[in-house]
Amino acid sequence: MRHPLVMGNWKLNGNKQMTGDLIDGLRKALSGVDGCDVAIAPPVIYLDQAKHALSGSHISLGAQNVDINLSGAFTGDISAEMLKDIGAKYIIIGHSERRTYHKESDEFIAKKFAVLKEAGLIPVLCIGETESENEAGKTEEVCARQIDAVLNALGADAFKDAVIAYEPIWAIGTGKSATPVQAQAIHQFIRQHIAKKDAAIAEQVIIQYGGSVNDKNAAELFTQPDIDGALVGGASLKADAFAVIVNAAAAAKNAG
Ligand SMILES: O=C[C@H](O)COP(=O)(O)O
Repeated sequence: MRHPLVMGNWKLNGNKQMTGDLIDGLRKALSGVDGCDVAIAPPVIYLDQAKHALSGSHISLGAQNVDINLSGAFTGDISAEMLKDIGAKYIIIGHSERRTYHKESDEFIAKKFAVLKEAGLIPVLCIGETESENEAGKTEEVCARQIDAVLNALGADAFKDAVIAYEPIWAIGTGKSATPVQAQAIHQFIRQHIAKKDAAIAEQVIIQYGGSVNDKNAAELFTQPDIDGALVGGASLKADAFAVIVNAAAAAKNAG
């Protein structure tokens, strides 16, 4: 059975003080949780501080991006080996904000997936459609294309121990989450799409939902069989709300 993963993506938020306070709050709120993996991805400049603050807890460290190069003249970039060195485990790639603002292509994101696997890190591959693609009935086509970029470049095996986050772009930061039924349908489609290449790999891959997950709607989302936790933005900046989401994922897992 798959273990859910709830991961907080802090995006471009926080400072030194907030990093310390939020991790303190999370450690207290999450000390007894069992049945759900938990990670946070602070801005890269706070990773070292976060690593020390998380020491001895079961909360893993994540990061929000990686470069495709390992070293050299690439000003401003951070390599997979550097993230590993600092203690990060889960690395978000392909987030719609990077696809949009940094013009990252499916193929470029597949290269990031490859460098992370090579370094022994866990890619959290974000996929999802825009509102107009959704309205045009293209959700499955878009998700299949984004997954195929990795499948075609690296094969189904690359998804062993990897994470996919289905994040409909219209649901991100809008307060308008996909319904549990809507999300389940796409999660099932994603799993079946990978199963066409390798059923065992598809069965074990973690598929998180992301997009306006909060302390009110999380429990119902997690009742769905193909929703394995969440990638959380706004609500991950409040220890109490994030803890409610983690507890909901653990409860759903322990009930199932
Ligand atoms: O990575 C997280 C997602 O973009 C969701 O963000 P949100 O929970 O603020 O909607």
